[in-house]
Amino acid sequence: MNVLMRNKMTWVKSLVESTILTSIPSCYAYSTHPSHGGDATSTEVVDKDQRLIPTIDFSLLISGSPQQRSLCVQQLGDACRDWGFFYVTNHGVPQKVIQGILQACLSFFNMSEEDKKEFEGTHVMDPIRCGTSFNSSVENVLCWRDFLKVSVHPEFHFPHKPASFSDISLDYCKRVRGVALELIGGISESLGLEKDYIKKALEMESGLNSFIANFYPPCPQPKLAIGLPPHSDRGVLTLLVENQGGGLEIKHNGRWIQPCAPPNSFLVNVADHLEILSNGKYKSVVHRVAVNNKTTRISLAISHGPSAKNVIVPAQELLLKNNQLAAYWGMKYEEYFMLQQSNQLNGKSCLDRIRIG
Ligand SMILES: O=C(O)CCC(=O)C(=O)O
Ligand SMILES: [Fe+2]
Repeated sequence: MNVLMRNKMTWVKSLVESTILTSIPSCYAYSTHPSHGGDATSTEVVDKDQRLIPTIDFSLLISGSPQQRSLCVQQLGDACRDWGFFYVTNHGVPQKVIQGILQACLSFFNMSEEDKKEFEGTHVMDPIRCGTSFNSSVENVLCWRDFLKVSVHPEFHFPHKPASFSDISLDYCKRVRGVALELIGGISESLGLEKDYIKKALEMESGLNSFIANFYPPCPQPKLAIGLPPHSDRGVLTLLVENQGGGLEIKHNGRWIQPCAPPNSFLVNVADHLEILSNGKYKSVVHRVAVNNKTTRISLAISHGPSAKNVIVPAQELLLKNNQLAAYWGMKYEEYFMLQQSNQLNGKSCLDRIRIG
């Protein structure tokens, strides 16, 4: 891509709204780009497996009988080991709070480019950033996606526009963090560790949480473009909601599967630092986002991670118990974060850098 285009990167939303598009500009033609092969937009999707994606009933984890709780912990462990992806129902976050935050995100993206400019940021580690694609300064092909990315923990940052966006988000982020920490407690137990083990080992009390709103407008040639290319997430767990189903695809046993979330659920995925801590027992799931030619999809992911200075290594207790050697080198979370944000999204390429052997 030439320098001029890099400097004047248009939001996909503006591109779609500025003219009647019948084809996509070549800088978005992902599937035909030689560096990406077929995997990014290959369309083989296995329908029947959708129903097998595990569902965790959160209410049993926090207020079930001891037997129900231990069954739930076991289901969590199985879901992390076999899928790296699961739905969470009965999580206690009211549907109107979720609808409220999705609506607020839409209002943010609907602001003028001039209003959004204030929040663009200049560096990948800025606490508030918005823009288009993933990292257009290094990408060969752009993603059909606009985004807002905000650091919401340990310090809460947020755009002050539109009015009340920040208040709505603070409430939402606190509630989701509560759910995430309970799930992480259950996952810790499923590994045979104390409930607080992961929380303490990764210093999650001061953990970095990122709020990521994704905006995928209709695309006239959806088979050629990609919303987000295949990648795994940094952090321990990502909790995601969306305004409509269809788009997200997860890789399971070598095939792409479209999740079909039950109503009012969170879509949760194992991220890289849970893979590291569990020494590969729980693998971060590779996922991608397809686009469509009819509707705008908005998704909202909150990534829950270790503290910035924490050096994440496989849990010593697990290595001893299972008589294993560490399969990953330690790396400070902020360095990993920076590594991921400064490159193109490309499968598990960040994790591969610290894999041993
Ligand atoms: O839009 C989605 O469904 C997924 C978004 C995602 O993978 C991310 O923000 O890391
Ligand atoms: Fe992701």
